[in-house]
Amino acid sequence: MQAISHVQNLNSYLIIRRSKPRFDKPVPLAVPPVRLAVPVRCVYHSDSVQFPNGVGSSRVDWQSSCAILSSKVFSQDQDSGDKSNTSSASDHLAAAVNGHKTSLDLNLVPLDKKNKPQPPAKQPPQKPLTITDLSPAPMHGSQLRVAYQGVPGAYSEAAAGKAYPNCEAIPCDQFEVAFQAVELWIADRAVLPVENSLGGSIHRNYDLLLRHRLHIVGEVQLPVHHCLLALPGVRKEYLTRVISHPQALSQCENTVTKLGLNVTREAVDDTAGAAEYIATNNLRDTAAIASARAAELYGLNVLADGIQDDSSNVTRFVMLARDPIIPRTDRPFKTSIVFAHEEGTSVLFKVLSAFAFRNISLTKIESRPHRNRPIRLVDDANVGTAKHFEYMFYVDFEASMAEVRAQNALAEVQEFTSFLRVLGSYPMDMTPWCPSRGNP
Ligand SMILES: O=C(O)C(=O)C[C@]1(C(=O)O)C=C[C@@H](O)C=C1
Repeated sequence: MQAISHVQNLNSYLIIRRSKPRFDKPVPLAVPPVRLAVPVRCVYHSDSVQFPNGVGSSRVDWQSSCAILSSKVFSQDQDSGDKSNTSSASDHLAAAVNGHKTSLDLNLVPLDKKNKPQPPAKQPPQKPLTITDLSPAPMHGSQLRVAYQGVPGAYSEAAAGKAYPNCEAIPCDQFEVAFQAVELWIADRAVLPVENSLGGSIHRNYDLLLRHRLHIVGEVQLPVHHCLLALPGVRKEYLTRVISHPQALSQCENTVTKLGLNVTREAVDDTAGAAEYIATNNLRDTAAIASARAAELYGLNVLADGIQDDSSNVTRFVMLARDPIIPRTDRPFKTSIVFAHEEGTSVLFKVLSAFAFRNISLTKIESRPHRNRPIRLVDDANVGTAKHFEYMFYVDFEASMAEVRAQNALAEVQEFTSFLRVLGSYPMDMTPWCPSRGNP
């Protein structure tokens, strides 16, 4: 591990810069009891970050010290950051739970007179924390508002309901709108798909995770059972077109062919939206691939049931919040990170070995174009110029950031990378396996 040479608070995220490599010590990123009432000032030591009022004593500490673990070259502009809609530093530093205001000052550069810390303002009476405070709850005291992409009847709506039973599901027309709904406090959470067992990754959401500042606080895996829907009286032979979300079209690709349909396939924004479109426009030559619930909602008939190419078709969704949750060790946790290196893919093997070495299983690797620096040119006078594509790597691994082995693995990863961000450390979905039959 390296000595920390300075620590700075950039846009509410603690950036740790290190001076020289040393690999032998664990990183003291302890995750300690919740104590939100006490203002905490972070001080730094030569080789650790410490909180004098008890190490990392609140959710806000955790957010600030671990949510982005470190970055030697931290580019806020990666993925053309749309800063106007992201939450401000003050949002993050002035969190309140049960009347407990937290104030965390991570400015370690000397303060000028103007910015001198003021005595704390009078706080409202504080209520004792309860177990529910450990995972961020809605601040407005009502039903949890959960943003999803699509219209009622979409699988994402079902995923929101599975993740947060009894929530108020808020439909959004695009993934980005769901991110913004949470950032702007219109919603408390967003539940968004990231991968499907047949169709693969939902790349848009990987890019948006990087561009936005939300934290992954959970995951939910939803069996997806597709139906072919059409207006009452329409038969398969009448169809010239099938419309649906591109993921749904790809999940049913072979079955649609096997059904002998002579149709074109057209992509629309979401599965339930496809059903609604057919109903609204009274389209008798078009079918939608969507859920049985969408059929009910929009008055369509089910022409074929269970048309996904594999019966165990599952989509994985992540739950996003403004604040991270405090990672624990009393149940299986997953951690999601994203990293890059200036010298490209050469770092990949070293990073993966940091996990292999500690017996930490990886559950997912994804790479996306490095939007700020998509191409790296390497000139060789003798043979010409190699043009390497540059990537951001996303890795999910099976460990909690509360575990020392995960902290050590990330400390090592940090040595090899120029950019590293922890997207979240969250409980794994361990619900019993049930194939897609009977789901929405
Ligand atoms: O269109 C919907 O119903 C969605 O919720 C979106 C979505 C996706 O983006 O993958 C979700 C689950 C299924 O995999 C198909 C589509």
